[in-house]
Amino acid sequence: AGKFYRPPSCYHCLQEEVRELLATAPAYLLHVDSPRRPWNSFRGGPWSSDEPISCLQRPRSLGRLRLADCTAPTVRPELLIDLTFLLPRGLYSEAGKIRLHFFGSRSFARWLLSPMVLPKQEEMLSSILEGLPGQQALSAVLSTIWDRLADLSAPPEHQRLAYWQRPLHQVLFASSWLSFLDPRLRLLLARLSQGSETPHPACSRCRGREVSKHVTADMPRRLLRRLHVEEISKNVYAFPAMTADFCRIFLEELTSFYASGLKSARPNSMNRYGAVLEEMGLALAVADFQRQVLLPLARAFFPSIGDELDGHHAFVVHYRPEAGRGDQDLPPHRDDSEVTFNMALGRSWQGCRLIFCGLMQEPDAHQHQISYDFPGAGWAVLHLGRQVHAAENILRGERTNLVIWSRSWVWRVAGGDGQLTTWPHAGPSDPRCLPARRRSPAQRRMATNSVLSGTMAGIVHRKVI
Ligand SMILES: O=C(O)CCC(=O)C(=O)O
Ligand SMILES: [Fe+2]
Repeated sequence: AGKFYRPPSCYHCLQEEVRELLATAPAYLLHVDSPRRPWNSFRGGPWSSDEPISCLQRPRSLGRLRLADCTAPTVRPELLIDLTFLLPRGLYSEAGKIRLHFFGSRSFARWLLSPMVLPKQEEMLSSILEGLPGQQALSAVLSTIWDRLADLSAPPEHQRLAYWQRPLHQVLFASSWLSFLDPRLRLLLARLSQGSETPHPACSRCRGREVSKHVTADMPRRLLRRLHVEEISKNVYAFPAMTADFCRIFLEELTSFYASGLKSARPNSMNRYGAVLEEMGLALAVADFQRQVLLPLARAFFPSIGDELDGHHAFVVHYRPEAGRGDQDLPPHRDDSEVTFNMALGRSWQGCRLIFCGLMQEPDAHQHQISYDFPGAGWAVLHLGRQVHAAENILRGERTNLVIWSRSWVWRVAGGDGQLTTWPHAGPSDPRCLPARRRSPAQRRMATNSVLSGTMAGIVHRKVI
């Protein structure tokens, strides 16, 4: 192995890189996953590996380093440093990442910032990477970047971190949520990870795991039925996701968070009542959940757009009939996500079904497909962000849902939904799939924009992964 960082060119080389890195592991490099193939797996690459990075001053790992190889001719070797959990508020970007590209085998020639970085953030992010020497061992590059980041990081007493110190249920913060998976979803995930061993086309020495291309193609419908996974409408999947225990302690945690007096921004530009999980200190737990649970599901249900989910915005929403205590309903909209996970946490309610219409770019965007009543707490739907949806009026009780918007850097860099063919809308529009008349002019405008324009105009890009 050479002295300088060379982009790994096959699975074995990647393993070698990881071994080398571990041999001189900096303190913030806690753990290295086995290399995996994150996307475009049918082309035989690229392989990659995620390394959680931890800062000693903080209780948990704060970043993620991704190494990817360059076996696919169109893919550049790259080192992706995910700064999502590290940067001070206001500094982190839409993608929350700095992307470093390596050209040639020995030189660290130049870096590129994510195109989703806002200009003022770009300036600050640039200062982190400025003047890094062209040729350095990977560990040296990392440590320089790390020092600069530490200087820029918000002090630990920052509110965003404050709730970490005294959560009610440490288990929600300190470990992965995997132990709370509904057994049926656990089975589905196990089945999805089985795959078949296929030779790696680039080096043909190592063998990789072929991930299911599409769940319905690769899996007997009988099995899905047995696991209670149902495609309730085209591209909308409903299934039992988490245990009643999870929902219970999550609601308790929310109550405790609200009682703490710490403030959270509103969940999104449409829901007014709820909390943003990152502001409770749950961003890492969400990131783990995304990687371990949502990503395999998205790859199976939504190949291509769901192949590489790496950003998230997670929040809870509350619906109650009484004005001032929750939202009463939600106008039709698309989400600022590639894939949305939406799970009922409780408690008990009547009304407030989810209305699903068509996909933004498709002729039936404004036609009603299905109204879905969550069978109970722990049940979830997984749908594309561009699936137009709404929530009916709540009649009684309270519905609190956990929503995770997953975003894909690669998808957006490649043009996002703009890559898709947009069909003219056809047929009569269903009023449930158009902005409601009784909304205030501002809300109506917002819903109109988000539903009709096919852009994310109605969604404020306030929140970033
Ligand atoms: O559970 C709901 O009512 C839907 C929430 C939703 O669509 C959203 O927050 O984007
Ligand atoms: Fe939504």
